[in-house]
Amino acid sequence: MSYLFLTSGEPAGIGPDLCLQYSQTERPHQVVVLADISLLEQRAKLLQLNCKLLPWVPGDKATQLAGTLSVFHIPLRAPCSAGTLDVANAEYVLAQLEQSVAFVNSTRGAIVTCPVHKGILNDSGINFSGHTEFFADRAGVEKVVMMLACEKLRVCLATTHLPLKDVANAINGPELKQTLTIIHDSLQKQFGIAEPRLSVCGLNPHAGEGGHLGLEEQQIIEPALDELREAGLTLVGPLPADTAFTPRALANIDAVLAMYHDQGLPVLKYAGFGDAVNVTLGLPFIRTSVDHGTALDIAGTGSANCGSLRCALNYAATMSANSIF
Ligand SMILES: NC(=O)c1ccc[n+]([C@@H]2O[C@H](COP(=O)([O-])OP(=O)(O)OC[C@H]3O[C@@H](n4cnc5c(N)ncnc54)[C@H](O)[C@@H]3O)[C@@H](O)[C@H]2O)c1
Ligand SMILES: N[C@H](C(=O)O)[C@H](O)COP(=O)(O)O
Repeated sequence: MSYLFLTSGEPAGIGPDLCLQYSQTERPHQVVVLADISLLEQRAKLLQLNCKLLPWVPGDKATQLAGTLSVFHIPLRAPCSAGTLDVANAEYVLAQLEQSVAFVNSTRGAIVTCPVHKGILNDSGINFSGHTEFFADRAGVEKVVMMLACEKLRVCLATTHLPLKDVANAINGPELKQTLTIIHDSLQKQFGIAEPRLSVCGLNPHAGEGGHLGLEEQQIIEPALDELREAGLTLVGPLPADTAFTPRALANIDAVLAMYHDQGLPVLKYAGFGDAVNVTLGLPFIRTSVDHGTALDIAGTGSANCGSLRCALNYAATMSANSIF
């Protein structure tokens, strides 16, 4: 069995709470949490959770017993209180991510991430747009795709963490073709879908209304889809995004490609927040994550819902077992 390396993320957020909540039940996976052990001890006290924290070193079996957690200790850079960000701990957050990559490169395993706070990382001087971009960079992969999935729906993004004003300029034929090819290949190799059917949203209202509301559909998206259709991919679109997520439009569709973050993710989070998973497609290793952020407003209160973390861990384990790289 391989390991699931679980980064605990922003120490002031709900990541540490979720790791501790997860520790309360027996689990089918060998999970190793990357975190500061004393931070977890303090948070466990705050949450009134009993958890035996077991220092883990490479080669050890990770505990699967309720009330215990295997932890690879990474020291905090400054004391942390739940809900209060501190730039001094940005390096601590980054160290978890770097270490998780080192572990998946040296052992069999997958990475599962708890949320980080992009703002505080950037405030500290670290240029960080998201885990997706970070892992692509560390893996030396030019292109990856962010996919969020819940029971009803899979949504992929053509652009990820970009200001809205920059989105139109970032949509181009070569990258759209790469993105759709990655989605198609990943659904085949990692999700066992023999002939994936993908739908693609337009960028503009009404998919450009025949060119009267924008030309990106006619000039960029349609030609890219036509080329890929000739290569054998099954693609529907470009569809007006406002009706691309209706039950009828989604019938027989395996994944929807949205052109930008807030075109696709609000729909997915409406359909499945709390039980959805964020998967990075196109990496040479498996990486999944929760569907939510650091939730500083509820860190340390005990009200964080651990459902998405459970789904992310289960997804990573299933993908590890089934993937053909
Ligand atoms: N995977 C990630 O690393 C990730 C994902 C999304 C957002 N973020 C980051 O998180 C930070 C905060 O983002 P935000 O405020 O937009 O979104 P958020 O998801 O942190 O919070 C939105 C709302 O949902 C609630 N919420 C979130 N997760 C919850 C859970 N597990 N249980 C119960 N309630 C929950 C919060 O309390 C809040 O009211 C930002 O810096 C953002 O970049 C990180
Ligand atoms: N776009 C994601 C979301 O809204 O859930 C989130 O920011 C996390 O992205 P990364 O996995 O790239 O950090």
